[in-house]
Amino acid sequence: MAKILVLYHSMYGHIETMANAVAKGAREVAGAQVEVKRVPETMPEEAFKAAGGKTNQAAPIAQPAELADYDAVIFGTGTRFGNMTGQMRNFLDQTGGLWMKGSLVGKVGSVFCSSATQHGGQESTILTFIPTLLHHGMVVVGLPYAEQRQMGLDEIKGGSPYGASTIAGGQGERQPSEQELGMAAFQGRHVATIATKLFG
Ligand SMILES: Cc1cc2nc3c(=O)[nH]c(=O)nc-3n(C[C@H](O)[C@H](O)[C@H](O)COP(=O)(O)O)c2cc1C
Repeated sequence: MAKILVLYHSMYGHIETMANAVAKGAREVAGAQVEVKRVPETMPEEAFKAAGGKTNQAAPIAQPAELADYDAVIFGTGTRFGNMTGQMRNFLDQTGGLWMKGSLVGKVGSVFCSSATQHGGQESTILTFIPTLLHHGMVVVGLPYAEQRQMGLDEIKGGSPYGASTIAGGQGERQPSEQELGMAAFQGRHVATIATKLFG
């Protein structure tokens, strides 16, 4: 039984929706045990609410030490100036103890993301996330072109070989499209397939 964690930070709910799609895909793989959790919000509550942050997110809050309990972790984050969110960074910066013990060495890591604009840094967010996974000794898995929806020019959409992504719009007005959710599910399935091969 491969244990898989979908761990996300979402301010306005786009990544929350993507995380559930990733988990749905992962659950399709026999032998995969999948949980969805989120990292703690670090913004002061009032500022979060004033900025329109989504307070009703069902996923439980994860603690950094928990990562050691999983065989694969699929991380989801919004883009902040072309990088992961501070909330996700803050969580990862508390994994030094795990790094010291090599607790994540050989586990599978993968990343999906969201940005407001089409070219606002989806690829840079995932690519700048990956060094943290490599420092931990994780085996990085992306979104192969076997998921052919990333090739199509039929709609403006996220998705790259680095990972699934969605375009939220300048005011967060766009929700993940069917194709983006399909790519997210593919990534979940892909990671779960590899994790079950590695960890049974
Ligand atoms: C401080 C800040 C910086 C941001 N930087 C970017 C950016 O560099 N590029 C971009 O396209 N969107 C940027 N955004 C928009 C977020 O990426 C977007 O709100 C998020 O992906 C939506 O996902 P969520 O609903 O899961 O929070 C930024 C948002 C904030 C609050």
